[in-house]
Amino acid sequence: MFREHASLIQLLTKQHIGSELSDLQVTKLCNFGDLLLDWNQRLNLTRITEPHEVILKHFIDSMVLGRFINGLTFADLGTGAGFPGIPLKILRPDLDIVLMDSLKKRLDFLDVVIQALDLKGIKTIHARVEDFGRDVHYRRHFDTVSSRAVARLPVLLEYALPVLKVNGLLLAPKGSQYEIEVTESKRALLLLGGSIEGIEHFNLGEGAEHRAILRIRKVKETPPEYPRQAGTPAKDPLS
Ligand SMILES: C[S@@+](CC[C@H](N)C(=O)[O-])C[C@H]1O[C@@H](n2cnc3c(N)ncnc32)[C@H](O)[C@@H]1O
Repeated sequence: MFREHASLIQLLTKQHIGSELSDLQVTKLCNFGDLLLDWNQRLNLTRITEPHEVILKHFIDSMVLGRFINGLTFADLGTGAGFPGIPLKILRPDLDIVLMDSLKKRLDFLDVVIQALDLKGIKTIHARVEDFGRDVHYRRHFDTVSSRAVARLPVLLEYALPVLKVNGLLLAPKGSQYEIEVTESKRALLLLGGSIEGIEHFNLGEGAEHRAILRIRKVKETPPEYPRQAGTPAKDPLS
């Protein structure tokens, strides 16, 4: 089904990402789109089901993060149906990606996608992000972390900063209300060792949400007491 939209994928990628995809990359995005809509009939993966919208609001909206990525190790926290992690892996096959989520069924879908698309250097981890941040294998491990539509910024900082290396980057895609979240995050930034380095704005048009991508640098080590135990960051944000 997505194959008929291959030229639209090329066009929008060129327009918004500024790069030309190979035929193989376009084929992988098409296969991902087909699998997403097929599995969506059985699992609750996405409310967006019109291919044109999937391309813009999922694929392009994920790939716009590509140009800000630091280094090669990348984690997508609360990946859901693979956004932004899968489109980024297709755009940047050189990245070493971890997709993590607490919902096993979504990860089962992603394992099928990884195999069907023959993606290498990408794996799924089933965990709560708070536990992930305390795991010695992942704490201070990543060059870049992102997380879309998972938590408000003060909570997201507590999820993401512990797993970043010092000098690593959190890319937080937010909507037009991002300033309120930034104001709420002053204390969390200070406590957890983050600093807002810049904000990139995107307008994908055609009803897609205004995007403000916050670039947050980890400027010092996160104290060992963070993240707090599972559930606490969301219940009692550091704001
Ligand atoms: C609204 S979905 C967004 C999915 C995807 N990032 C996207 O933009 O389409 C939020 C996802 O975050 C996951 N999630 C929320 N809190 C989490 C936590 N504490 N640990 C791990 N995953 C979490 C949920 O299971 C869900 O798949």
